[in-house]
Amino acid sequence: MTERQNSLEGITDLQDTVTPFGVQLRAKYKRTGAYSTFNDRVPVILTRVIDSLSRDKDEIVKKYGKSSSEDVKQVIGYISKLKNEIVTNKPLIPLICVPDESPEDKENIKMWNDYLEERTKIEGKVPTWYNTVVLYAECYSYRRVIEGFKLTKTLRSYDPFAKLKEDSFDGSTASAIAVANYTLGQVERAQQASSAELKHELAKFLRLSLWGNRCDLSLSGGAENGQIGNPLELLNALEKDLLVDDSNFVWDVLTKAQKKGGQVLVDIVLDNAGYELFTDLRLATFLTAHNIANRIRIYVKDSPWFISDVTTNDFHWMIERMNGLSNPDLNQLAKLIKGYLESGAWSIEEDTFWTTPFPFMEMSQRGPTLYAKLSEANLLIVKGDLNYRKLVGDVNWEYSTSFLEATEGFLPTNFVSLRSIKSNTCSGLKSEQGQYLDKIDPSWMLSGQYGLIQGTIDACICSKTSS
Ligand SMILES: O=P(O)(O)OC[C@H]1O[C@](O)(CO)[C@@H](O)[C@@H]1O
Ligand SMILES: [Mn+2]
Repeated sequence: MTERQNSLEGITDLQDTVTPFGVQLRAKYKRTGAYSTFNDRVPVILTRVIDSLSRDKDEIVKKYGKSSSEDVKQVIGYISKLKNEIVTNKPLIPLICVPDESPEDKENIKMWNDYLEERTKIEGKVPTWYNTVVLYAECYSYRRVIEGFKLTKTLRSYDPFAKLKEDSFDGSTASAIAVANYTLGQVERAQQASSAELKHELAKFLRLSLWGNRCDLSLSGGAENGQIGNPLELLNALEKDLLVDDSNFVWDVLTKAQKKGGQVLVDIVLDNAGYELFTDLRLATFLTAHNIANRIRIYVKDSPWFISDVTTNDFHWMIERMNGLSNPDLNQLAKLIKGYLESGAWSIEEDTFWTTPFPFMEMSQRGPTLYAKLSEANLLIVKGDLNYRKLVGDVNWEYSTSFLEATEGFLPTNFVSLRSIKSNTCSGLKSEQGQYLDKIDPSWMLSGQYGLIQGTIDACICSKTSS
């Protein structure tokens, strides 16, 4: 037994079980991904951040000035302490508010500290890493990393994951080129494509975007996890792993909205930078080039999050990278995307809600402005595993619970989740499908092998028209 496990025994009520059905995931259930989150993944990630800061120190000093040298030391100390708090299952602590904090940061700190109090009341004691709900504790761990940098003078907006995200895109350029070429071919044919062809192509672009979600870096603990091979050629082989396919629903929602006239507005909540972002922008390009959507709002994170999530900087970095590489297809796609942004057909949107620990069913209360904004859209596309966890409240639902029931009233508009399954929550499966997978592959919910294109198919939201 390692020293770390020793230090955990006795101070948590670790249970050698899976999460019971109907209950929110917690790291104290040892036979779950939530347990590995704090037992392996997050400590490894924090060590990587420390290592990269030591390694890049000279570079950082060059860019941020002499005094950043002390700041690097300070952050390393802060993150080592954070790691220690996790591996010894200490109580979560309030965030620190320094006197010259900006009003937005003050408000954000207050939100996190109020929530700590709220959870203390709910749980009857101060939450600890393993004992509280893992959705909160895991989001809080990334918020603490942000705090480590915010407490410095020179590195307040430093992104410790930027290089990993950039390397992940660079490692996937061959795959990106293959699909860029295909996407541009589709764009050129925009005038000739029949409705049946478009429907078929939409299903393909949804799949590419879904499987792009396999490339996140937080599941791999920051180890490189880019796309290799030609993704188009892999699609058929992946079909057996697609457990729910509501592509037709997506088509129906969009074409009904189109028929109503007016502007068709699509909102996309992004997940990871690198290859996944590339797949999402291709989906968006397809929708715009074929006039299926007139406006697309693309939501990014306002801070570094779960290692690989897209920030505004990552978004621009990738477009510039595509522009700078010596491949005419990537260059042309980058130009197209820039044009969409310049014309206002696309916009990049930030909202603090996406970097809070709250399940989406609480959005109408805790982020009413964002909820109202999303309800303007004809379709909302929600990417990734963490967003799925938030959609279904991070509860271990009985697998056959309908997706709509699991989302517990979050319904700003019609939405679809594109998610490769990496955590112990899943809803809307056919009867016995989940039980069968449990039998043949006990880690099916953690591997990212299986995917969902899952929509609010049973909800009756009339097509909206926005102007
Ligand atoms: O980038 P994604 O798809 O949201 O995945 C994030 C990963 O982090 C986790 O929270 C695990 O720590 C899982 O939800 C998932 O494996
Ligand atoms: Mn992510």
